[in-house]
Amino acid sequence: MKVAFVAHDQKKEEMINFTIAYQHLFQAHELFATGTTGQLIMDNTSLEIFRFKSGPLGGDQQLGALIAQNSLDLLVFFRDPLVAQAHEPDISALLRLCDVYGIPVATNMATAELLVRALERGDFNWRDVVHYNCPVNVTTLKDRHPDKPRKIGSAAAERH
Ligand SMILES: O=C(CO)COP(=O)(O)O
Repeated sequence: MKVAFVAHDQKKEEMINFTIAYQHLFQAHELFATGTTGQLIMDNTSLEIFRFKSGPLGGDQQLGALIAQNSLDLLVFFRDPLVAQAHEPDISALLRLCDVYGIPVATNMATAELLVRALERGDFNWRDVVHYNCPVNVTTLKDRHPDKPRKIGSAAAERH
């Protein structure tokens, strides 16, 4: 399964402890994270993680794009409920996409542990059915307008 980790600054220690505790299990999966979270996990565990940009620089949006492409199965996002984040719209958008696509998401340690145990038991195998029925499918402009190829950036010009 494809699993992503994100933690706000006050929750990073919790995320490190969580991934140390369950690294034996996460080793069998494909892992992703926002920039700083991913670096800290790799520094403290033996896990290999694909790191996106830091959250405030677009990392949450990059994870959202994975979800929209049906390329993420579980999100563990230890967010800080006590500190306002400058990139709050990106955070809301990421969590919204989890609901749009029915992606299991844990925003605190208690839920994360339940989901990890479910992952270990094989309760996530239904995701394989989703992958089989809805393979990654990126719609391009050409797919939407097969008879009318467009040049990028020419839409405004075409109106005149
Ligand atoms: O801000 C974040 C998520 O919203 C996390 O980003 P970092 O992992 O780069 O600190």
